[in-house]
Amino acid sequence: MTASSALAAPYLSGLTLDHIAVATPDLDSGSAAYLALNLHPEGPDEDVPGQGVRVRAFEIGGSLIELLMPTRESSPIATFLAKRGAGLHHLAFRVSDLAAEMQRLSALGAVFISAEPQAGRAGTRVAFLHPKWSGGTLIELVEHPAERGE
Ligand SMILES: CC[C@H](C(=O)O)C(=O)SCCNC(=O)CCNC(=O)[C@H](O)C(C)(C)COP(=O)(O)OP(=O)(O)OC[C@H]1O[C@@H](n2cnc3c(N)ncnc32)[C@H](O)[C@@H]1OP(=O)(O)O
Ligand SMILES: [Co+2]
Repeated sequence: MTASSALAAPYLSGLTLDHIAVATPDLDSGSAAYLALNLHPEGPDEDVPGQGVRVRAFEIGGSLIELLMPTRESSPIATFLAKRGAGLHHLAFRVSDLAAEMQRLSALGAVFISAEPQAGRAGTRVAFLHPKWSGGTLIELVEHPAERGE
């Protein structure tokens, strides 16, 4: 594979950017910059109890800015805020078959934080790759209900 076709390869994978997540202690104050940039929430805020977060999603170019605030002290976002402060939290890519992608990546040595998919926002199923495996960036894989024919 030549360098130029290797560069093109990611676009052949079918992987798309689902969202860029930002951790904030408060959705309203965290929204100010995005509203000033004329971005608008794509819907009502959504609680994801399993993750201990409230989500406000701003639509941008077919992807989302996912603003996350903690709803309980044990939330990963609460821990993140305490240790690293507000800001970029993770990248999320949309996959058509989460189980198959988890199996494929695991065979390549990828480390998933949980072996089982978890419930995400908007009826999605999600899995997180450990940042130690992915070069220091937390990466989430997202499968939408439509991919499951729901
Ligand atoms: C699913 C709903 C919604 C959606 O999209 O639908 C969401 O995205 S919810 C998002 C919140 N949920 C999660 O983030 C789940 C996955 N995250 C975790 O399980 C933890 O946060 C974990 C394992 C990444 C870190 O756990 P914890 O903070 O308790 O452990 P450490 O502090 O020891 O961290 C270990 C190591 O990882 C580094 N770290 C932590 N968070 C991040 C991050 N967001 N990006 C990059 N690196 C991160 C941390 O600095 C430690 O590294 P070290 O070099 O040892 O300091
Ligand atoms: Co996310």
